[in-house]
Amino acid sequence: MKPTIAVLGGGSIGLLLAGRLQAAGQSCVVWTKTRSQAERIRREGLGVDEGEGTPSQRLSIEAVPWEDADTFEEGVVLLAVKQTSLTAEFLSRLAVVVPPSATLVALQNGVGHEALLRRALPGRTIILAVTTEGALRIDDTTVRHTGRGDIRLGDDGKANPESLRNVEGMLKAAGFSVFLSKELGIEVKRKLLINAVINPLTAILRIPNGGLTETPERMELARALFDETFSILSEYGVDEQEASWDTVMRVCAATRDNRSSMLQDAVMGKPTEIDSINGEIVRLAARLGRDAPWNRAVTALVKAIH
Ligand SMILES: NC(=O)C1=CN([C@@H]2O[C@H](COP(=O)(O)OP(=O)(O)OC[C@H]3O[C@@H](n4cnc5c(N)ncnc54)[C@H](OP(=O)(O)O)[C@@H]3O)[C@@H](O)[C@H]2O)C=CC1
Ligand SMILES: CC(C)(CO)C(=O)C(=O)O
Repeated sequence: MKPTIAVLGGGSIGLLLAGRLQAAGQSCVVWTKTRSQAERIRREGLGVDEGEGTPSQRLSIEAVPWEDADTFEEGVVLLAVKQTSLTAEFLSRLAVVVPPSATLVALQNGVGHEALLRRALPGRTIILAVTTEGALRIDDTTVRHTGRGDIRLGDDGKANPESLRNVEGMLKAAGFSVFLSKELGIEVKRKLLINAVINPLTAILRIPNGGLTETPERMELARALFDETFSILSEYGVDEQEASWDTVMRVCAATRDNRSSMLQDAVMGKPTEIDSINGEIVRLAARLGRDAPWNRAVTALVKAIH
């Protein structure tokens, strides 16, 4: 059966989505960065460890190196690469592979990707998504689902309703909690608040998400970074300070064993998404004529790691 869903990026979130969708009987292809990863997935299958320690039965799934991906007429492309991968070269190839008949779903954390994608892919159906699922790639063919969350899809009137319903249905069938949101701009900022606290601190301290709540000193750091970030984002529509803090704490608990995506990058010596997360808070503060010293400091510290 010809795949109707392509997952671009065989990393933590990409392998989780691909594994769940394929297990639910939907025909998927994973577009990987390297030829060797595609070969291993084709040869060994894909294992999704749902947290009990033993990967599920290995799923047979199609995988192709991104450089060999064909134009994906009428398919759904789930974009699961980091913000840092959205280079000019990558975006121009994306514009060839994703024709106007296809739908692109963007799952990036942080801010910046929407403008880049809309500029590079005019006339395409682009659905913005925000997810609080936690995932950790164990190796090229295995992923661990480290935290249950949800996936919010932007119902902003720009995406055609049929494509939106199709994406909602296929993700629900794969067992995800999916919500449509008419206020995705605010959801993006709420998620930005969560990532602006958890990601840099876990990357600097080299601890899993749950570790942030384990000592009063870490909690104090998290609260100071949260308060500053909230006070900036409240000028851009994010409200309910204490409920937002509770949400950050809930995400730490729900993804207790996860290494945040920023910690994963820091450990592997890869560029992180810090500029699209805390760097963005510094820019939003500057637009208000304000400073954001905590965010400036964690941005500098995370950049200094690599
Ligand atoms: N992990 C998590 O729990 C969560 C992540 N997110 C967000 O989801 C997005 C993806 O994160 P995550 O899955 O953790 O990141 P990963 O780094 O684990 O995965 C990204 C994947 O994209 C691949 N890739 C990079 N560049 C290219 C390219 N040019 N062509 C094809 N593939 C490419 C990478 O390959 P290689 O490894 O070979 O470089 C990697 O396999 C990020 O924006 C992140 O913030 C959101 C919620 C939770
Ligand atoms: C939800 C969370 C914090 C899960 O680790 C995440 O978004 C990330 O790691 O980037």
